[in-house]
Amino acid sequence: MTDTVVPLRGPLRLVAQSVPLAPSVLDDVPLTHLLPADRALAWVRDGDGIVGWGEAARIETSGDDRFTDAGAWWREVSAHCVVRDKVGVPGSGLVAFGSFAFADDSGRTRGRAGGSSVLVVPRVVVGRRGATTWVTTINESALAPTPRVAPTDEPASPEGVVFTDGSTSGAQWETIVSDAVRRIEAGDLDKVVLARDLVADLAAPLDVRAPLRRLAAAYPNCWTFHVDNLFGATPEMLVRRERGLVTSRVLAGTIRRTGDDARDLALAGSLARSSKDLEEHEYAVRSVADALEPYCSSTNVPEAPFVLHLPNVMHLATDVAGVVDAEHESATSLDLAAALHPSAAVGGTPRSTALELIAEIEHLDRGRYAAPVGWIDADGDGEWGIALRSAEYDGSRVRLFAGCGIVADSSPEAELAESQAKLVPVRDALTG
Ligand SMILES: C=C(O[C@@H]1C=C(C(=O)O)C=C[C@H]1O)C(=O)O
Repeated sequence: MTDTVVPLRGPLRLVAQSVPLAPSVLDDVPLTHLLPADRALAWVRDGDGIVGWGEAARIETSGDDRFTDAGAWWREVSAHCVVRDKVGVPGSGLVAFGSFAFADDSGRTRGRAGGSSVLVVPRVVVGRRGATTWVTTINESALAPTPRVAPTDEPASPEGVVFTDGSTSGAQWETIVSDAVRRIEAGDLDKVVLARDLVADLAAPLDVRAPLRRLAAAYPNCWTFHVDNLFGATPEMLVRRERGLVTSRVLAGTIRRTGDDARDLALAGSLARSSKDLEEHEYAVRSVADALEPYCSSTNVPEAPFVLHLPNVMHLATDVAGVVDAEHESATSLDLAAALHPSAAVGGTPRSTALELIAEIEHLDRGRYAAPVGWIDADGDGEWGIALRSAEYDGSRVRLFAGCGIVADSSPEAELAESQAKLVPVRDALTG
């Protein structure tokens, strides 16, 4: 079921132009500092990335066809777009930012008009990749003048933030985790990822640029994003496609940081040896490698994970890589994201049993949490992260999400503490 918000009177004919900017023009200003308050879009990591604003076109989709409908629309829009790209890097030229619902039936209960998955083509994009900075303008029918790009005013920080339980209390969630452990012990499944939410009420509507700036500064090795009221800083890359090379960063297995470097180092060592975490991790890596293999002539799956250090937690991490084979050359980054979602890092193993269990016991509409968020260009290249360490907002109400992989050895109390640690990035970004 597809609901096209910009009606297509015949094919939509966009004109996109990318021009390089002299590095001195922005003088190392973070990309998030360029965003206007209205319709801001962001995908940044360690200073690089793309930000956008305005809207040249959009599509909203829902249901089990949400990826294929959006993908077909994007092929059509790309095919009819005149692109003048004087930069020539992934992310220059025509791009769309996107965010998808976790579940086939998600969004229906949230009362949003249209679907809950979206691709947005901005009017202006500013990108940075190493020493290259560029600006793209996208317009209907005719070339738009290149705007002057400059830092915007400091956004207002959220005030009067009050946190309350989301759909379950911490204690109720521990009971849900115990139920899942029992199902795993009974042999119904190997792993399930269970999530919970936390509500933040603010004194005034959120200016998302404030938490975005904080997240990008505090979590430089995560991808800080904002698409249509979903924002966060995720450490997990579901899939990146760049000229035939596919990469994915798989995370699963977590330990909280203590703030004491020597202790954290020892904890990192114990994480790398923990059979519970290694087992949980292996399921996640397998699910990604198995889903990528049909598209690739070769894949590289490292034998052992490394430990990814974030300010709040450490994760077991594996970078999987593959080369797209000739038969699947036309598979876009979005096609690949659709094939991979939901990986066992956010669903479980076996996938269908885990998804059924989530629907039965989690008591949460995940919305777009834990689902693909990112961008795609006219060649189909792009990056789709998993929307973790994230929140959705509507005016002054923000819903934060966090989840944990549950296996036979999981303890409900430890999982609750882990979920709290995973809420820290957005919590801190709201409270400063
Ligand atoms: C589900 C989340 O994180 C996922 C679960 C992890 C785990 O259980 O160890 C680790 C990283 C993510 O793949 C989340 O942050 O909400």
